[in-house]
Amino acid sequence: MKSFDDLFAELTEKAATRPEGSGTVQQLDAGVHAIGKKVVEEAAEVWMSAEYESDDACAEEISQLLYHLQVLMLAKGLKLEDVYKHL
Ligand SMILES: N=c1c2ncn([C@@H]3O[C@H](COP(=O)(O)OP(=O)(O)OP(=O)(O)O)[C@@H](O)[C@H]3O)c2ncn1[C@@H]1O[C@H](COP(=O)(O)O)[C@@H](O)[C@H]1O
Repeated sequence: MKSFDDLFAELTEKAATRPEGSGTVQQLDAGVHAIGKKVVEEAAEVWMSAEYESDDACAEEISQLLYHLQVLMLAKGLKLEDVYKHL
């Protein structure tokens, strides 16, 4: 099972090697404004799912929000430590 840190390592590698067909590369090319909109959209989906859907559906929405937050971190050049130091 993939952890938050595993996913960040995978996305960091994708950003560096830019493999064809990577949605992450596509999003990074779209820029911070577009990625930020996805973060807000996914956050809203987490909220709605928490109120009206199953726990598993909610967990899936949360995973998507975490993914988009990581893409935003990469677009900004932020490392895990930059975030973790505030936890
Ligand atoms: N974990 C994720 C992940 N979570 C969410 N998403 C993206 O976020 C979208 C969110 O889904 P929605 O249900 O909101 O669908 P949607 O609004 O119709 O999506 P779009 O039309 O905006 O793409 C998905 O379609 C994916 O494009 C993800 N894309 C990739 N990953 C993982 O990231 C890694 C790298 O992926 P690639 O860069 O695509 O190789 C792989 O391990 C993937 O499993």
